[in-house]
Amino acid sequence: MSAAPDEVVAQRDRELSESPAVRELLGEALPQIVQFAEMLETDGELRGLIGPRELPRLWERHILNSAAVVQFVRDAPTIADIGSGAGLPGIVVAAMVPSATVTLIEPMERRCTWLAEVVEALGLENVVIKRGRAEEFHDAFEVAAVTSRAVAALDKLSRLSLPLVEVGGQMVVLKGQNVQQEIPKALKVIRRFKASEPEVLSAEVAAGVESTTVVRIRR
Ligand SMILES: C[S@@+](CC[C@H](N)C(=O)[O-])C[C@H]1O[C@@H](n2cnc3c(N)ncnc32)[C@H](O)[C@@H]1O
Repeated sequence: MSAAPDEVVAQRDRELSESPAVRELLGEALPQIVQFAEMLETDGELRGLIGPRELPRLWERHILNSAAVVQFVRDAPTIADIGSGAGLPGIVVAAMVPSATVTLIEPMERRCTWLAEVVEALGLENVVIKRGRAEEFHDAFEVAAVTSRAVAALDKLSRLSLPLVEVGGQMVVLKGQNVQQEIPKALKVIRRFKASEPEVLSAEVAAGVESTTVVRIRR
């Protein structure tokens, strides 16, 4: 079966973004997240922060995929998103969890400049941007929850993330369905930190949106 043309996919994505279920999910963060999506579609694409082929699926594959992590970190007073890139999931998390201080850790200057512009445009008052690699901050601070998406395989990601997680906190990773294959190699690192066995969870986002695989490791 051939794939649906981009216009059909984009129309479906637009309808999804306007659906009552998604509006309810995003709640008061809706205007900020709509603005973020518009920035990604325009300036974000021009500046190479998101590929043009991703735009027809921006909501389902990126914005709502990012929103799937929120249910696990909603009560965390401090959150760090490592390898935020264009702001996924960090900006979505910051807009949806205004009670948390959200630290975005990103080594690339160009991406940090973009993140700062997004934070300013959306009026997000709970975001701190730190330029650098996650491992540079291992002795600098700890947070209740560390999030990430598309940064590294689970063994490396655990090495980068767990030192930033306070005892009693957790790391929550957005992953593909085949993450099970990454677990055996990651266990050695996870045990070194006396963290929990990884839980592979299917995170429901909203009606009509494909569920997302999330890996949670508690410290
Ligand atoms: C493939 S991008 C994913 C960006 C974003 N999380 C997303 O899902 O669209 C990976 C990002 O991780 C960043 N990165 C790579 N190594 C890192 C490290 N050691 N610590 C923090 N960020 C890192 C890169 O600069 C890049 O922005």
